[in-house]
Amino acid sequence: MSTVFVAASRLPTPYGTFTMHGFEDEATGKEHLALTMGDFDDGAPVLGRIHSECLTGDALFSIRCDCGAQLEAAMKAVAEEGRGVILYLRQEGRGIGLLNKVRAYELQDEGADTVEANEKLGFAPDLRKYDMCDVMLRHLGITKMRLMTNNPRKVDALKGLDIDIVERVPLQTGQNPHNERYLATKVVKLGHLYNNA
Ligand SMILES: Nc1nc2c(ncn2[C@@H]2O[C@H](COP(=O)(O)OP(=O)(O)OP(=O)(O)O)[C@@H](O)[C@H]2O)c(=O)[nH]1
Ligand SMILES: [Zn+2]
Repeated sequence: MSTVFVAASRLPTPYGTFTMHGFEDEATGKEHLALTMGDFDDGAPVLGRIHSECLTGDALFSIRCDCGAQLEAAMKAVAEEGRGVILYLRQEGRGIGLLNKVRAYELQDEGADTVEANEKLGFAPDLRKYDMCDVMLRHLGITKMRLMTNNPRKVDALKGLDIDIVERVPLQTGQNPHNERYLATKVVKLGHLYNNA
């Protein structure tokens, strides 16, 4: 496994103070983060989110997707429990990278949906990997999670890594007219569970 722990620090946020753990994937050069609150010594399932980078949604307040709202809701949920983890994985644009996501958005402005846009650019609809989570969660002492996600393929990918997902916690937030088609495409083409669909 090529992901290694590098350093940890405090990270005060409007929702509370997390500990930020930095990891490096030596094979890809990607720098991933884990934010934690509380301790995990008792082995009880940990409320958590595995969030893929979305610079536009997470940092630029874009409401073209639901990522920023999901990240904020997950951080608040962890802070409310006083215990939990957010893995922030640097796989922008479902793994195609930031500028390819801008290309995909351009195609979507011309009528394609998110999956068609990826395909027109020569990419599979979702190129993300979750194997780095194994090292990151193990380093943090987490083996059981209550995972905040609407994506059953994410749950399956983690189960394949020997992480016990004891519960899927829906994370439905941030709907607006600009992301209506995006959310509908996730349900119809990518198998996301939304409004019990
Ligand atoms: N290629 C591509 N990536 C996108 C697009 N919109 C958002 N993303 C990326 O999609 C990733 C988030 O994936 P989603 O499919 O929204 O959600 P998920 O992580 O699979 O599932 P949840 O846990 O329910 O949020 C982030 O990396 C975003 O940058 C798009 O139109 N095209
Ligand atoms: Zn997004």
